[in-house]
Amino acid sequence: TTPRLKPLNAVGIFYSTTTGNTETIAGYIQEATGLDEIYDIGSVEASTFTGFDGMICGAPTWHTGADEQRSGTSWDDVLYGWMQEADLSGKTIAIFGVGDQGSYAENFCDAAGELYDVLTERGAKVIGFTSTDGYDHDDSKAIRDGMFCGLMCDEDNQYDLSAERASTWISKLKADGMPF
Ligand SMILES: Cc1cc2nc3c(=O)[nH]c(=O)nc-3n(C[C@H](O)[C@H](O)[C@H](O)COP(=O)(O)O)c2cc1C
Repeated sequence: TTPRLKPLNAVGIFYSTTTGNTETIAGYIQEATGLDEIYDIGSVEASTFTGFDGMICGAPTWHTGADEQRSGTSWDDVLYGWMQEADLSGKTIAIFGVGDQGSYAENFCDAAGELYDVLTERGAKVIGFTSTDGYDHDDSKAIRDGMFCGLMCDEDNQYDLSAERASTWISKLKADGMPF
């Protein structure tokens, strides 16, 4: 029998972080998917990003209440830099946010909503919406039609739930057509 060549990953995981929490969640997602690598969005070229058919994109929120550049990480430069030229039509994207619903209850994971807005504007289809049940926040710019626009994690208050939330979410992405 001819050995089967391992196909290149069709899905890439991209994140940014300031204190490591979003990298932790990216690691849970990597574990649940078995993908080879996680990419710091600040260290990749546009062609690396757009070379995938599916992207899983994660950001923390640091700029509380900001309209634009809510993350406070390299996503801010990317979203208003090379991403503005990127053609994401035909791409399937899933978003994860990391925030603190206790201390920032009015702005929980706001940056995830900004990723949603910019990436859909570029033509991407975003999948992987989740219920807001099980969270205790007052408001979030990551809510669309009553649901979170992706997976939201809270390493400050609910770190013990994150690994399972990530693996449940990945199963849902598989069912919903992420091209793993
Ligand atoms: C000054 C400051 C502002 C923050 N603003 C928000 C916020 O607006 N919304 C939110 O959900 N979390 C906010 N956070 C919490 C961080 O997003 C959270 O700790 C996150 O896990 C950090 O991720 P990172 O370690 O990947 O950078 C803030 C934290 C600090 C210290």
